[in-house]
Amino acid sequence: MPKVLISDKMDPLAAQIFRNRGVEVDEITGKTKEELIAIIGEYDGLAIRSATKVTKEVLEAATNLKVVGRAGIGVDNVDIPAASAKGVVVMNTPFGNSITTAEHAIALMFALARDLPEADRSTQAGKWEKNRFMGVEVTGKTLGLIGAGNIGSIVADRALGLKMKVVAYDPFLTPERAVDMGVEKVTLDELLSRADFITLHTPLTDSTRNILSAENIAKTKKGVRIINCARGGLVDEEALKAALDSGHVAGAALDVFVTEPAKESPLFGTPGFISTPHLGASTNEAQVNVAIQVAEQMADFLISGGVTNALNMPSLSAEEAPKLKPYMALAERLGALVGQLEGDAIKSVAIEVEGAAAELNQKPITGAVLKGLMGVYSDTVNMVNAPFLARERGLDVREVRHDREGDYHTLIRVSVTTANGEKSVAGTLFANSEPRLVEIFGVKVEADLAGTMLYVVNEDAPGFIGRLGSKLGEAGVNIGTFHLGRRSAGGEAVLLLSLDTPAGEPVMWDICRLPGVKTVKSLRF
Ligand SMILES: NC(=O)c1ccc[n+]([C@@H]2O[C@H](COP(=O)([O-])OP(=O)(O)OC[C@H]3O[C@@H](n4cnc5c(N)ncnc54)[C@H](O)[C@@H]3O)[C@@H](O)[C@H]2O)c1
Ligand SMILES: O=C(O)[C@H](O)COP(=O)(O)O
Repeated sequence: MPKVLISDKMDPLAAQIFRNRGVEVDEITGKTKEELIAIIGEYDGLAIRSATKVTKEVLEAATNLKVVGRAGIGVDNVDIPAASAKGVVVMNTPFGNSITTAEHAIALMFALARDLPEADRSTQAGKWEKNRFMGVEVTGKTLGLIGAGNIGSIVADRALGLKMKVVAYDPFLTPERAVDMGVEKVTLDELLSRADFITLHTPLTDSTRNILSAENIAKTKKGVRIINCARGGLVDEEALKAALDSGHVAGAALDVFVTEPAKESPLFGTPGFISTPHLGASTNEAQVNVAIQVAEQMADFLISGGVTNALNMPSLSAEEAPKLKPYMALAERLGALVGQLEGDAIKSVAIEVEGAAAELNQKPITGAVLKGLMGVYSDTVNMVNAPFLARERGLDVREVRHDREGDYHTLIRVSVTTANGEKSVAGTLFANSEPRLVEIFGVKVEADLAGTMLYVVNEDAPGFIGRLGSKLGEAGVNIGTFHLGRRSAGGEAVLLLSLDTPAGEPVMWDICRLPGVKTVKSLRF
């Protein structure tokens, strides 16, 4: 039974779903890094929010870990490259808390417009300072949206409902989508100069870090109000403090900070500054949504191999998984075949699908080819780390989907380029389920790729097969199946033999020395 650790506070529904799905679950929150490292080896899955830091060190200790599930959106607390290298799937729940977070941004916008926290403090202190608090209306004002993805677009929708004008800066926002959203797509500079309120909704990346830097804050309209419910680090906190102190920025509301928990900050106590402790996703509704989603996704993966919302692996629905299974077996064997035959010489790989295979989700097929190919170098390769390892090796990977119908009802072709040119192998499924090699380096054969095999290329000549059989027989190696293909009578022939036991070094050398032999290679599937 797979075992999952829930290491951050999560709605109890998550644990209940895991148990109902046959997954053992422990809920242990508030552990230090060292404490987590001490126990993580026991678990197949780790369910987290933003508090648990899934670092390289934690992953190194996670000897059984297969999946990290983030009940929420941001995964900046997970070292994804390290997880990918270890073959651990990282998934999140990209939509479960978007409405809640958008509502928090709107709530903070109103709080800024009317200085609500300060008015509340003053009133409860018995001051009744009616003349001190003069707010601004949001109606007719311009909201500048930095990042127009899931949350940004909900914020835009709500702001339009409040009769605001919305301008958006997002390099990935298409003009058509901007029209659908009812926003005006602008450059960052234009947004900075026009917005009365600016709200940030991007991930923290190299291109967004300090997107509101001192220089960019200086380009904003005097009296602008800034809201950040996305990630700490998007706004330069010191520059913001200076701009609030000078009065250039009239107000700023941060839900997220560079360092969290933010127990102290130069911004604390600054007039016009409002803060919440990373509460963007904290509503009952959002927490129920993300808890249910993360537990269902992780249970699907651990139980049936279904992949949803993974950040380092292509999606594979529970319905697709059984259909793709024989194709992935075929793809992996073709990858393993070219990997074993061409190895380090491979510079690029193309994966082509045609017939019934072209109707399927191609990403898992590509992943399986790479798993087979990269598995030649390491025993720990899986679908998650294979593409990562291939990239690390500088392998160029190309996917091609053909509409044409070929000789087979379904076909996967794997072509590799080496310094000697391009070579390819191809396979099909017999009875829609049994993987068969049908072509190897231009020669037609029909072979099952399984167990221990011997690959021999020789000049086609009478008596060769007998001599080869004798050599193996003399060494006590039994032949299970025998497959022959040749370019032309008397031309180059390819033999693929399945062996009951591997042929040892001495017999391999004997075979190499047989007249007409060009290549001999032992293969393992
Ligand atoms: N405060 C919270 O509790 C809370 C809750 C949920 C999400 N978040 C955070 O909110 C952020 C947005 O979440 P989302 O679900 O909308 O993500 P999303 O991926 O749907 O949208 C992000 C948008 O940012 C855009 N973007 C990327 N680089 C950009 C750049 N350089 N300039 C401008 N735009 C850029 C992308 O094109 C995308 O449209 C994430 O960082 C997430 O972690 C915070
Ligand atoms: O990215 C997210 O989903 C938010 O930052 C929420 O984080 P939390 O689950 O720790 O509240």
